[in-house]
Amino acid sequence: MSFLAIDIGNTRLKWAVYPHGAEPGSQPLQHGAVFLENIDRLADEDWQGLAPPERVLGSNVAGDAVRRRVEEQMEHWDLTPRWVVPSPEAAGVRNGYDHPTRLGADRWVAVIGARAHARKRGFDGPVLIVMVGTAVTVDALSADAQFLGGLILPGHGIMLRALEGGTSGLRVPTGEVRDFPTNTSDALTTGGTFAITGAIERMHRLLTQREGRSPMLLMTGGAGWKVAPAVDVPHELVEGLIFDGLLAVDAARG
Ligand SMILES: Nc1ncnc2c1ncn2[C@@H]1O[C@H](COP(=O)(O)OP(=O)(O)O)[C@@H](O)[C@H]1O
Ligand SMILES: CC(C)(COP(=O)(O)O)[C@@H](O)C(=O)NCCC(=O)O
Ligand SMILES: [K+]
Repeated sequence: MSFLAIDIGNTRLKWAVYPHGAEPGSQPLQHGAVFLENIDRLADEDWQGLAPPERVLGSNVAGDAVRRRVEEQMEHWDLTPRWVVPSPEAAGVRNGYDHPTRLGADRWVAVIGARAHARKRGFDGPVLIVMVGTAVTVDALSADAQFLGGLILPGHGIMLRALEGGTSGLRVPTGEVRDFPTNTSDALTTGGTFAITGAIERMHRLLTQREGRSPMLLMTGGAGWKVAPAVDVPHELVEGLIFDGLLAVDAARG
């Protein structure tokens, strides 16, 4: 008896299997990640030796066509996968988005996972949730469990491709993050990193002002580890934040 959690982003599908009744923060029994171009081989490769899960809950921001392709890979299991649709309220968190269903499912699930993570640590203040994937999102959760809103900015790859495509002199190798970059490679790498960390620090300040207390800052996503060293407020990298959120949503639904 197991639970399969799936997180489909715009670059990769991440999955994790948990024992029945696992709580947010638990270690998965098995986990993996595949680029979207390889999802049609999940049944034959990554999931080939997997015991059929009892239930599947996913978050998907890559569109309906991708979701259907993933569902095809589960057809040999006797179950109906479920997908999170952001709602006005779930697992004790209220959704402050103007149109709750238009919020990215990954953002909603990560906010829910972040609250579970903070509570487990005995922290009852606000939380700032940063996901560094294809895009970057910086989302604010109040101490009283209201998702206040958050921002979306391009990830490093998209920023670089936009600059390469829109100019003639910016096609250079990856550089280093430097305080005062003195070559094009370092200028681009530092620009991308500071755009992200600057947005994080600004939201951190805004949330601190609003809540009268410093938030817990949680970072996740495939490129979170690259950005985290440049963030100059206390933070924690939580690799499985979306999986924790999926476990919390599943538990709340019963
Ligand atoms: N081993 C890796 N494989 C793929 N992407 C990686 C890897 N390490 C870091 N990254 C970075 O992470 C980003 C993808 O992160 P991910 O969380 O999978 O995104 P998404 O949720 O949007 O699919 C890529 O843009 C890339 O910059
Ligand atoms: C912002 C996102 C593109 C992030 O996607 P990702 O980087 O995880 O692939 C995704 O959460 C999304 O499509 N959101 C819908 C729009 C919104 O949240 O307002
Ligand atoms: K993501």
